[in-house]
Amino acid sequence: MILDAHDLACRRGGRTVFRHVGFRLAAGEALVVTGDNGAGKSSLIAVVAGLLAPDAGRVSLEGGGGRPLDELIGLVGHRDGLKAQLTAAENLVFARELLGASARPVAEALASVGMSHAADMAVAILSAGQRRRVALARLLACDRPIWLMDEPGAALDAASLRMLAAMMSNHLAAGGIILAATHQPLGLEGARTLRLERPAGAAEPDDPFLEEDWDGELGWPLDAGPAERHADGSRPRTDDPA
Ligand SMILES: Nc1ncnc2c1ncn2[C@@H]1O[C@H](COP(=O)(O)OP(=O)(O)OP(=O)(O)O)[C@@H](O)[C@H]1O
Repeated sequence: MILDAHDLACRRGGRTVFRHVGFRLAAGEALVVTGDNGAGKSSLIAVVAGLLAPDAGRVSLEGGGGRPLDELIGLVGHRDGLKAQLTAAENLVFARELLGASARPVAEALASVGMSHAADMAVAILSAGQRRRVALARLLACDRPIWLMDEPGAALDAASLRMLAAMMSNHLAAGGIILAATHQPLGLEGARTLRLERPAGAAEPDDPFLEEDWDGELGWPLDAGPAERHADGSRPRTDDPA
């Protein structure tokens, strides 16, 4: 199994975030992606996950035992993607039904991240770090050999970071593939690194989320798009007269 990303480019809000990004990861290999805020780490994860179309290039899979790439990917994004009203165990059961179950039972996956005690607790009442650990347990409980991890160490304490490093190493030793974006060292020995730099001449956008279709999750006004500008190019303030 080889995950091949070839000459990828990504544009968001009309601006180039990165271009000419490529890598090949074979079974047992990891790539750690670093870069400043806004360099495009999450965007690269989203492109490889198939959640964001690249502006150029392609992501493909060689091997994979007849399963398509999207059925091999397990994703831990910025947000945990857990269902708050379900318990930790129920979240893992749900994910296994949706994504395919690994050989590791739910209880064992939760135990691996030190969350056995929370198996029957609603995720809504867990702390940020505890939720992160449940999201990591979900990777263990599902049969997804390619792990895409966006800031996997976010909100984790020192002991949990060591647990994360061991979990990732074990996954690689078992023939998995990892693409991880991070600001903090992950303690992953032998992993390759890729540092994303903003392309020369590409300025940091001012308020980019107004430039793309916004899903309204934060309640941002959907009609505050690029068309809404004064003649001098400035944006209307919310207290401007209509
Ligand atoms: N929905 C969006 N619409 C327009 N531009 C976006 C959108 N999401 C991200 N961007 C822009 O894409 C660029 C890359 O963002 P991305 O989140 O990939 O960076 P990052 O390297 O993960 O940053 P961080 O380290 O802060 O998490 C940024 O300039 C950002 O403003």
